[in-house]
Amino acid sequence: MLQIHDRIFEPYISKKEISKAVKKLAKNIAVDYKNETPLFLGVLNGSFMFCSDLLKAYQNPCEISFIKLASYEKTQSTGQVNELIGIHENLTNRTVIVVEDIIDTGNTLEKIVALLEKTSAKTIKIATLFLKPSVYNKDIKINYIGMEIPNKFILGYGMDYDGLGRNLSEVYVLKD
Ligand SMILES: O=P(O)(O)OC[C@H]1O[C@H](OP(=O)(O)OP(=O)(O)O)[C@H](O)[C@@H]1O
Ligand SMILES: Nc1nc2[nH]cnc2c(=O)[nH]1
Repeated sequence: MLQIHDRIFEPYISKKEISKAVKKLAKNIAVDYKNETPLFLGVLNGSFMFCSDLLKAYQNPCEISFIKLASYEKTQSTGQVNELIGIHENLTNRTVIVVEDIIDTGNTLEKIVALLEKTSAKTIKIATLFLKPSVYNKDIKINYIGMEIPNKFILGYGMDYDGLGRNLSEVYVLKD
């Protein structure tokens, strides 16, 4: 059990399970892009730990950059997504792989894809470590999924509850 602010969380996904999912994703992406140098675009803050492990497991040439949006306050989506750090790379003819720690409603993803569609990127692909399929309600195809999870609030491995918990190397779930 773990108390973060006013809430109790319990262990949910172990380091071992996370590592297995991350390595599998890296391998699958590497097979698909063995003849090019994709640009991984990490979505801050949540994806920093996943990006780091994904890129360490990715054995082929690649580049990395980050974008920062914000939509969550405490455990509820505010429904609004604000751009804090935009895209500054020249994406002309590049394959861009958006790297998310979690896709929930898809509001963040929708905003990022809309930004990328305004560039001259050749291909836009989406990789996420976690997906909540029962909540995700957008038409954007998610190309690489580490794990599907139920509609529960999780934290750790980059994900926070009101600023805390990102440094945990395992994933915890909010206790009912
Ligand atoms: O699919 P959605 O409902 O949009 O939720 C997913 C987003 O929520 C989290 O980010 P958050 O906005 O909390 O910012 P953070 O990465 O800085 O924690 C997460 O990292 C995703 O980017
Ligand atoms: N920490 C955290 N952030 C999220 N953003 C969207 N869903 C979640 C979640 O389950 N946990």
